[in-house]
Amino acid sequence: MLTEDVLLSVEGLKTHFFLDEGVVRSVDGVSLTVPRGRTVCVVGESGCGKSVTARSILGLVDPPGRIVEGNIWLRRPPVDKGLEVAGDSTRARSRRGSTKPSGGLRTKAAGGRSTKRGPRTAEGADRIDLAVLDPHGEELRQVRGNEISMVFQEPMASLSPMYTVAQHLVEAIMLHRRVTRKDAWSRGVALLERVGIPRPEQRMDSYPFQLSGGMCQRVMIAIALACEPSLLIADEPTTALDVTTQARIIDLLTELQADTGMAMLFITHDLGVVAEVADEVVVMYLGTVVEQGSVDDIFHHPQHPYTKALLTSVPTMGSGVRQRKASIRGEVPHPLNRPPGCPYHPRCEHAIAGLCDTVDPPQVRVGPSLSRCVLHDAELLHAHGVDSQRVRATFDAGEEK
Ligand SMILES: Nc1ncnc2c1ncn2[C@@H]1O[C@H](COP(=O)(O)OP(=O)(O)OP(=O)(O)O)[C@@H](O)[C@H]1O
Repeated sequence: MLTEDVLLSVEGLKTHFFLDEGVVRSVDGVSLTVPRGRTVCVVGESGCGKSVTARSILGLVDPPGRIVEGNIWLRRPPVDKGLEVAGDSTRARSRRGSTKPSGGLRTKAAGGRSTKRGPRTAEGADRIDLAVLDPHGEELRQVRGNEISMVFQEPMASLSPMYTVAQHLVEAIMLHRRVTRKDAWSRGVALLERVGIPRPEQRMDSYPFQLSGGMCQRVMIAIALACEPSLLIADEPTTALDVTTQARIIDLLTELQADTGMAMLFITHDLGVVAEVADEVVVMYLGTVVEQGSVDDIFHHPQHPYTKALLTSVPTMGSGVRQRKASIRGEVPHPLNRPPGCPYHPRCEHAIAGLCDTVDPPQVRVGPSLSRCVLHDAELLHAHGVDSQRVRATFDAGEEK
């Protein structure tokens, strides 16, 4: 469902890789929503499918991977950003809050050919299913960098060593806006200044190898912001940076988000970062979302045993030493060896034999959160002869079975 407040709605997304060894179900039925202007953090151990989910949204999954099922609904802005061009500053200025009906992106549809776009809503806004677009097609290319931008983990690897900062920035701006090279250059300088790069005019002529990792990530963020996206996807944007630089980049992103009103889908391992930036949290395990809720609910009232285990494994400051409290037993299995029933059951302290190893748990609402665990499904527990109140009380008390 795509309500007015929801910018992006991923519904039952499945992205699989077809290898000789078998089918890797990296993303296997992911549903999540990103409200307008909010930050949604996606967390989970390595290999849970966070990056493949993000890349699926932008059509960046390369063969032998592909989306095999599901929808990725993106709400379009009311005024066509694709037509916001140099020399048409009235349109550019009227983008935020304009009530003009959309002319639609410059798409196949605009050229009178068939369209895969979703229905127009009563408000004049539009929605589009990114899952059905050709990953190499013009329509998705327009969405990328224009309505949704992405910042990756390795800033150095994301920038071409052959091009200067100016070449990267000017190209990104001119790809989506019909502006002169001179105007694109000026806008590039302003963006560098905005992301905190000192002496931005001189930096325009630098090559990536002449910049620190933190500077490169700032340049990547400037490129991502070039066309004022309504959604920024940040895939572990600070993992490759030192701790001090990490904190500065996080501060920059939160500041930019507050200024621009864009939404963020923020992928991270670091629950400290989640606590700092998230409005909502999506917890993933082996290609599925096991819990989604507000940051307060996830931290203070986790409903899924995996979320609880993740939280108890957060490093803490103790006796002046950063200590890991406990680690989750075992490891995330490879998607090729997906356990039957609940994928988390072999590691779960609360798993119920004969139930969790056979039944794929449905998603249930627990208070304001959504959780995918049989512990919250009284009917299912009852049907398997399990005392739901007892198991729930054990879970709430944080005890092991
Ligand atoms: N090109 C590919 N071919 C085959 N399997 C892949 C490919 N890309 C990803 N996978 C598999 O899909 C699963 C999910 O990978 P993904 O990168 O999304 O995990 P992640 O949660 O982002 O992990 P990390 O935090 O380490 O980046 C992993 O088991 C991975 O091995």
